[in-house]
Amino acid sequence: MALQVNLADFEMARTLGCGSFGRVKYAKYKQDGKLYAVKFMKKHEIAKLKQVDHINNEKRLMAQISYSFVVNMMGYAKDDHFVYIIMESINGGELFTHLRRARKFSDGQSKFYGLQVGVAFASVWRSPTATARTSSTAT
Ligand SMILES: Nc1ncnc2c1ncn2[C@@H]1O[C@H](COP(=O)(O)OP(=O)(O)OP(=O)(O)O)[C@@H](O)[C@H]1O
Repeated sequence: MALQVNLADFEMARTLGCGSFGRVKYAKYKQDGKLYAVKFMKKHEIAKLKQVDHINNEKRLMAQISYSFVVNMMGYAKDDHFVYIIMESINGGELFTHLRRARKFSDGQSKFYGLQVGVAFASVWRSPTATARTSSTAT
């Protein structure tokens, strides 16, 4: 289960990418020297776009899931301006970027990625708390 962490325990490094509410940075956890990805999400942008429930659900779901084909969350934090999600750093890039580059996946690639996505969803649905939350928000 992911825990509330102290952001001062992380040494922020380069930006890995940008999302809808802010950026994702590479960061070193000072206690064990491991590298993580820290997602910064601006609270005022979340509120402006009426995504408060969505972000709370993202955080709760990530905190409950621990599985090989899912980006695992290590912890979270918040301050007056941002909500932070600290997760394992995955360096392969987004699936959509690979698809756009390839234009079309081969049958083998489609099966490979499709199976991973299917198995990841199955792991979420096996988690009783995660299922209750996704069911109640899937309207
Ligand atoms: N765990 C990670 N490891 C490495 N890079 C990541 C990780 N998470 C995100 N990134 C990088 O940061 C970029 C933005 O990610 P983010 O999840 O914020 O984007 P998003 O899909 O717009 O999500 P949202 O709409 O929830 O903000 C990604 O495209 C990727 O390049």
